Amino acid sequence: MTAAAAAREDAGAPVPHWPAPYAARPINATVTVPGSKSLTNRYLVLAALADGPSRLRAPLHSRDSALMIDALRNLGATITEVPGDGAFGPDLEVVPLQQGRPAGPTGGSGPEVRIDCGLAGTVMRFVPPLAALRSGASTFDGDPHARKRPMGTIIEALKALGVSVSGEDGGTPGSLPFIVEGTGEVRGGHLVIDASASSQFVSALLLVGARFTEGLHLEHVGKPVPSLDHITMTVAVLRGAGVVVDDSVPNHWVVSPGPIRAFDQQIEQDLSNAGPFLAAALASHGTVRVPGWPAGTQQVGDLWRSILAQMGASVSLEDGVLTVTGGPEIKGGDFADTSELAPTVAALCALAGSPSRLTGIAHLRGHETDRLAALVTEINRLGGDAEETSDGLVIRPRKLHAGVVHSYADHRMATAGAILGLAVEGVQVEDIATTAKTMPDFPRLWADMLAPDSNGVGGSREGSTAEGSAGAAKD
Ligand SMILES: O=C(O)C1=C[C@@H](OP(=O)(O)O)[C@@H](O)[C@H](O)C1
Ligand SMILES: C=C(OP(=O)(O)O)C(=O)O
Repeated sequence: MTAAAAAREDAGAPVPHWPAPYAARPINATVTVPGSKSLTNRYLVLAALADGPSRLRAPLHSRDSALMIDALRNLGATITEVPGDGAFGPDLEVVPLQQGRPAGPTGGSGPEVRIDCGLAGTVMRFVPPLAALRSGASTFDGDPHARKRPMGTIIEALKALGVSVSGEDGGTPGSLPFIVEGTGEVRGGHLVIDASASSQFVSALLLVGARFTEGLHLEHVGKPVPSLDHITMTVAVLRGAGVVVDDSVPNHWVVSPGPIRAFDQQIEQDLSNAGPFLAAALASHGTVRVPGWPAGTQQVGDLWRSILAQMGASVSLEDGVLTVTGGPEIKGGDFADTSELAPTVAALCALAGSPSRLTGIAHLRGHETDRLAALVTEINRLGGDAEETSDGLVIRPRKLHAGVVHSYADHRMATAGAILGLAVEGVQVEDIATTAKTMPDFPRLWADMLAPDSNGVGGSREGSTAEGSAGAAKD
């Protein structure tokens, strides 16, 4: 449950479930979604470490980006909202923090700062190495479930780099909360980690590696690193800011010491978050178009083009518009390494006419919730047939019925419930507000997508709340 929902429940007013709109007819809509969480939070970190002021154009404004902004401000960066052209909020100007200096104007060790990570993996993994470059103590904590997310690799990595990390009781922590005691510089050099629980451990260290005195030679040892696309994105973003990164040897990344160039960067829309809208084309046997699809991107969401085609949709990318038209039936199949796309894929598999196997996603047990357990529980709660395997899910066709889909404070569980509701009448989603983690506008964008279009092709039984739409347009 989100903090806002919890606060309302504490106040005695239970939050009503969200009646997921049922698509009585094929959807026909054009949808633009807000900026990428992964790109926004990477560029914010880089801007905080850069050699001058930077600008992020059309960034994401959501709980995860707000947490990142607050964290970087607490560490001494100045971040200002300035008017921009984005449909979902202002641009951001970032004046970097001064490495080695405390947040305040005094010399010596800076005041203790507290960093709220919420449930944001990017904040809890990317910010501690940055706090190590500041002089002073930074205490990290987050939502109740954040304390269960894997953090040991970052804690051990910082300690191996000579940074003091302790629990609030003075002992050695294995997870949040913990205190990073920075001295203002980190020597760097060769560092061996096990990043099999999250790619974010690698990204976190690479993002700051150029500011270590000797740079960083990061080596992964252990089971394969998941979500490799996100590391490719980190390397690309770093190179764009003039950082020299050698990733030519598998499981080794060498970041040369040097400046991070200030930048003026347009943020791509979030292709992972475009997923539920594209999935709606399959669930309703209609058509959804997403304009502004990047021609070349490191976002894992670009995989929608192949995944949805494999599921029987016709998919085309012309003049930057991705058009997805659902076939008469959703096809199940084998889907490997779908990373953060998996909850959306699983929702479609639960609506498919043939069995599916999702593999390479064991690490989803450490995401916002244990996503494998949550997906099995919620699909089966609606009468489906889903089963956990050691590294994923098996989902077999079975007719679903009405019911409540629980969100577990997980934005992608909530949007998975919305997809199921398009095809199954009477689905309700508990705590739809949790989508604010990466897409505060989700309920409005979803309603806009479903509103009857001008030629009467699309529409839903819920009717339209399409007024004032910034991101969804009907044809
Ligand atoms: O670096 C990033 O921006 C992300 C990396 C991935 O984490 P994992 O490697 O833990 O899956 C992904 O699932 C997450 O949503 C965002
Ligand atoms: C795993 C996810 O988020 P986080 O950045 O919190 O790890 C996600 O958005 O699917």
